Amino acid sequence: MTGEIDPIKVMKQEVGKAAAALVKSGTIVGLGTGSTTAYAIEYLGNRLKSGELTDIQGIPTSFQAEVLAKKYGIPLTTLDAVDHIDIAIDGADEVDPQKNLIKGGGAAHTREKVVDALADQFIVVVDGNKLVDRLGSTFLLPVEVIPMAITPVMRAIEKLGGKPELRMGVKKAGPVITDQGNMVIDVKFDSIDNPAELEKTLNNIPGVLENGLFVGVADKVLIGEVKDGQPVVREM
Ligand SMILES: O=C(CO)[C@H](O)[C@H](O)COP(=O)(O)O
Repeated sequence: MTGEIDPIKVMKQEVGKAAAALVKSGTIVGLGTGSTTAYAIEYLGNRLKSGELTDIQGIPTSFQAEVLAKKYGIPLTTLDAVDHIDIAIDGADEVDPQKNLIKGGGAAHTREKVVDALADQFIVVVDGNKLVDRLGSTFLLPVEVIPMAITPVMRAIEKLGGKPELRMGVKKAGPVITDQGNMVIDVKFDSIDNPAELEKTLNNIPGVLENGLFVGVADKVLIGEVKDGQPVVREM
């Protein structure tokens, strides 16, 4: 233990806290997945505990979000029980200047897209390292595929110019299995010139459930940064 401050952790904490502060009492809240959103869920729980926030219901985007919501005392509901989502908070792996995203680093992009797209306001929480000029420049594009279609989907992606690789588990032999029981292919594209078109093209391949391109979904992007040794949160 050196006791040194981890700047990435601080950026994630601060941006998570800033997003959680935007949630109002009596609202339905989409709870995203990942290490940044985990801080937002924790702070939402703190606000509930202190009585500053009351009567919210969370809709989790993953098993991870569900476990965290229960840990921090956030009541949960389902999409069958509500007719809208007021606000969703979720992380991203890349954000371009048009607020288009690549998500799915946690293999949760299918449920995330359902919840984030339904929300009246979708707030993205990222640290400054996630900003890119062009999607696909630092992160492979995740594609969730039903297991029996893995081989033909990989071939179809190669024909589109992508280099697909099956995502393998860590501390688990074999592939990553999503919350829906599917697999994830991570795809390297040399250049994603038209994210909206690629999003549709990939989802049109039989066997593909959903890909990690989120085009025109984000309403607000909050960015955590460290300036002059101090954590700051700014809006894109
Ligand atoms: O899309 C996601 C999970 O599928 C996450 O939101 C994304 O991977 C960002 O995670 P983190 O905040 O841990 O960097």
